[in-house]
Amino acid sequence: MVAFGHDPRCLVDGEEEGDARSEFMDAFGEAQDLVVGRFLDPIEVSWKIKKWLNVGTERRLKKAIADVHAFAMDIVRARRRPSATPSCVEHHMDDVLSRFVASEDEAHSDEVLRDIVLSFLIAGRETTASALAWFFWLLSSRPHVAARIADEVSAVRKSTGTRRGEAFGFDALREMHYLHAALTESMRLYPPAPIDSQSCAADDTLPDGTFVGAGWSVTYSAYAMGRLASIWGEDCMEYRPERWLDDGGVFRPESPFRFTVFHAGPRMCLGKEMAYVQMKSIVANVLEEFVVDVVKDDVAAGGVPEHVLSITLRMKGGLPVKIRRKPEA
Ligand code: HEM
Repeated sequence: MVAFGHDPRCLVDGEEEGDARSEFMDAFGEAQDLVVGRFLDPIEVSWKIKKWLNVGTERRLKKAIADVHAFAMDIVRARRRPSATPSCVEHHMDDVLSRFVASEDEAHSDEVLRDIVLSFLIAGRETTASALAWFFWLLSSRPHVAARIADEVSAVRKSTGTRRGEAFGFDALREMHYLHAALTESMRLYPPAPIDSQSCAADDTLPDGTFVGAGWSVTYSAYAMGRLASIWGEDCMEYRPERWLDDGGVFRPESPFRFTVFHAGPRMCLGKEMAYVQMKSIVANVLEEFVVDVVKDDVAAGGVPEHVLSITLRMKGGLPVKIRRKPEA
């Protein structure tokens, strides 16, 4: 909603035929999996041949991309309609897409706006969902962490004079240092974007002296880096939110070149702060009101859920949970 004033209805149970949500979600998921499949194919040229012949997985990918593009284009065209203009502010359309549409510095074609919509959808949709699934799974075998978060949330309620059930403001969320640390520690071990690749624009040399030529790909694994004893110490495999807190319990950030979950440098994640706001609001509101029980026995007992090798670190089949309301305090 904040990005382009449109609810993609990701949480709606879209079983009905022709449901815009389910068609988009299916196409989006399929496109993502098929693109990753290209990298996993042992015969590199095989997807290129299939693409040239327009058969098999490449034919399906083409259709999925067309569906995803159509969904994003509908959002753009709806915003271009005279009723949605001329002034976004007048219409209270203060989202990112409206700002691009209204931009007087630069006119953007529908295709450029479509790609802006898509980049926000791709970057922001599964990343936070993946982070929260792994986080709630980690919490399921660590009730003391869940209890400490709930205590922090109730202390922030007192200090901000707000009541249970009310939305948290930015200042209140900023005060939740332990929750910030708990989420960060979870993403260190289970980074939503586990592998990232960049293409080198011009010949360059990495800080350790490694030469990288123009057009070469450089890939790093945030997943592996998050588990390196040389960066995090001998307890690198332990989930320990305290490693992110100073003696006064204040969150202590790490260099993005060590904690690479949001990437580092000029192309770092643009939505990092927004992602924390979303995740902290969700966790704070859920743990304030509910107890979350993981229902799969092996997983609830601490067994690691199966990973799906994709662009984001997905959990196979998601994380089935049961929600119980806490008694009124
Ligand atoms: C926990 C959640 C998130 C994680 C772990 C994450 C991680 C990342 C990473 C690793 C990149 C670099 C990708 C690359 O260059 O190959 C990136 C880029 C980006 N992210 Fe996020 N992201 C998250 C949430 C979000 C959200 C909620 C938004 C906004 C709705 C967002 C918007 C973007 C954008 C626009 C870029 C491209 C930046 C650029 O290329 O200049 N992200 N993110």
